[in-house]
Amino acid sequence: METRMGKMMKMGSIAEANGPPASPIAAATNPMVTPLLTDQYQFTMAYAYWKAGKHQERAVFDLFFRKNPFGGEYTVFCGLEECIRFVANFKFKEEEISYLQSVLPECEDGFFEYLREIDCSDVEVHAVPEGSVVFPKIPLMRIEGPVAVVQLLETPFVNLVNFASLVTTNAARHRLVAGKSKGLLEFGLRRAQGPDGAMSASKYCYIGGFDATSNVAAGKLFGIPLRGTHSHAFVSSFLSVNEIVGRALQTCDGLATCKDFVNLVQTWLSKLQHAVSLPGLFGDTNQSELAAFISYALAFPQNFLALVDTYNVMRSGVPNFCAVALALNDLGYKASGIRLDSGDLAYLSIESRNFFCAIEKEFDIPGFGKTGIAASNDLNEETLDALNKQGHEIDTYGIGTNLVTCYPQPALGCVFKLVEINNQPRMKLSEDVTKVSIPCKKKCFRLYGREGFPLVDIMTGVNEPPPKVGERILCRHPFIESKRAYVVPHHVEELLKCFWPGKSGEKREELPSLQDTRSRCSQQLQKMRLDHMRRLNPTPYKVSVSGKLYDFIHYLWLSEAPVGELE
Ligand SMILES: Nc1ncnc2c1ncn2[C@@H]1O[C@H](COP(=O)(O)OP(=O)(O)OP(=O)(O)O)[C@@H](O)[C@H]1O
Ligand SMILES: O=P(O)(O)OC[C@H]1O[C@H](OP(=O)(O)OP(=O)(O)O)[C@H](O)[C@@H]1O
Ligand SMILES: O=C(O)c1cccnc1
Ligand SMILES: [Mg+2]
Repeated sequence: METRMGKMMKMGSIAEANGPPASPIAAATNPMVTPLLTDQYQFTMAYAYWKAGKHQERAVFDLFFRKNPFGGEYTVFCGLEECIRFVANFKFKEEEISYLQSVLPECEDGFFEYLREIDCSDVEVHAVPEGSVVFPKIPLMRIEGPVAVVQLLETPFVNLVNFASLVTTNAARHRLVAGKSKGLLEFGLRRAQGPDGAMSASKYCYIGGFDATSNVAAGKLFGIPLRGTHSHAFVSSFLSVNEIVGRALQTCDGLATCKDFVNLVQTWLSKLQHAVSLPGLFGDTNQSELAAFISYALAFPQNFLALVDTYNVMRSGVPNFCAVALALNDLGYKASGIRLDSGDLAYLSIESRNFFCAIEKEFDIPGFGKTGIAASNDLNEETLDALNKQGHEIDTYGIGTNLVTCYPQPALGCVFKLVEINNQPRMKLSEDVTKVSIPCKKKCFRLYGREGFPLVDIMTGVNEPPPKVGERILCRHPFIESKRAYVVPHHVEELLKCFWPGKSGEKREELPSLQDTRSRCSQQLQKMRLDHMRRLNPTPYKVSVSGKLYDFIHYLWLSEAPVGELE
């Protein structure tokens, strides 16, 4: 008979055996995320720990990054849920053990027996909640447990956090420059780094502030809204309106039927050609394009949109779109809008808007001037910024390649460093001071100022008294002696929360829904002082350590660094 404990272990909630039940944790989204998805050296080290009888020693590792991406001064942390799903379900399958035996023939059988037994029931994971704004050097995750087990988690954890945080940050930066009122659609599936790159990008761009994706699989798996237009192939596949067989269209209220919608469109096109407010702007438009637009409208009368740049935007695409949109309007439908995918997007959007407004006025069609204008084609932060500076009439951006590949910076550079073993603080020294790790099992706090903005993040030893509201605390740069400041916080937020308690008995934080993580991200970004967020020369956010931790870092540094000998 299956025991209660057995059942709980299957649900990945071993840690709740003693505490209140928390909801079960699903398997990793990508089935390729298994205990073998790690670097070989994690296994060779695990074996050497085991051989030395050290494998059960209690180790604390920090996961952090050293520099914000994209030349900015902030990062959005993501990937936590996938890490927790991974630890909750961490167990070797027999076939995985067999494979390891085949590639590590020098390892004794006892080691594989040990691997068969392990799970993450004795591992503790504390982390900053997913979707939070974070800064260099601060541990995003603190992982504690038997050294051999935690070592095996290094590579998958870094992998799961790296791209997730990078692409969320990229999306957040695009949202910031586009502005709150613009629609942002993620179109990256075809250009992303493989299927996982694409699925992850769709999920994390949504968290970072995009409104929707074109990726249908991501829509289904994550519940992200789907959006899309049509392609040039659809437009160029039509030759003439004579191809259209079913020409009838019901009115929007369903009470009547227009028998020849094609004819209605052609009547409107001719009216537009003679409109006084559009003098000489266009002559004969491309009839194959018109056929494509009419066909799309017949298929989607409630949601008609058109890609208008296949032949000529202002002489064909926009007039053809307007003729179809006006015919739809006669039947009670409202067209969604156009997509521009080449040329000068600022200029073409303004010209298109002028065209729509002229029609609104001349034909007295309220709201026609506000018809949607979407733009795409190799957009990135810079082009959005340039468009803003020039002035434009774009309502929605479709962004693919540069967004999902994180073109300006392809990796975040997260690391996973040992900070304590058997209660002994450890640090990694480096000639390069930016690479020196901060030792000790630490707590981290965000201190807020009088105006409600975060002022500084501070790391302390776990046993130090936490910073208190209204109490002055010395915040020191971890390595540069002269950089320090007293802070009297108006609000103190502890950053690391318990997401996997192991055997500690601590309460486990629930994993939030995608929507909640997305809201958290937006709220966190809004809380930041604008000078940290600007694109050009942003102000670095201060990351500090307590006076006590500072002294300890420098004591340990001196005691670990060999004294040079000069001859
Ligand atoms: N007003 C603008 N200001 C700055 N950049 C723009 C503006 N309009 C378009 N762009 C960008 O300029 C680039 C134009 O690229 P490119 O010349 O390859 O495209 P195109 O010739 O317009 O179209 P196609 O993709 O059909 O070749 C794109 O990256 C686009 O996002
Ligand atoms: O440019 P991105 O930011 O990646 O956005 C997605 C692009 O994908 C589509 O066309 P595709 O690039 O396949 O063909 P095109 O170059 O002819 O537009 C679409 O028309 C966009 O241009
Ligand atoms: O729906 C679209 O317009 C779309 C989708 C993917 C790539 N480019 C455009
Ligand atoms: Mg393209």
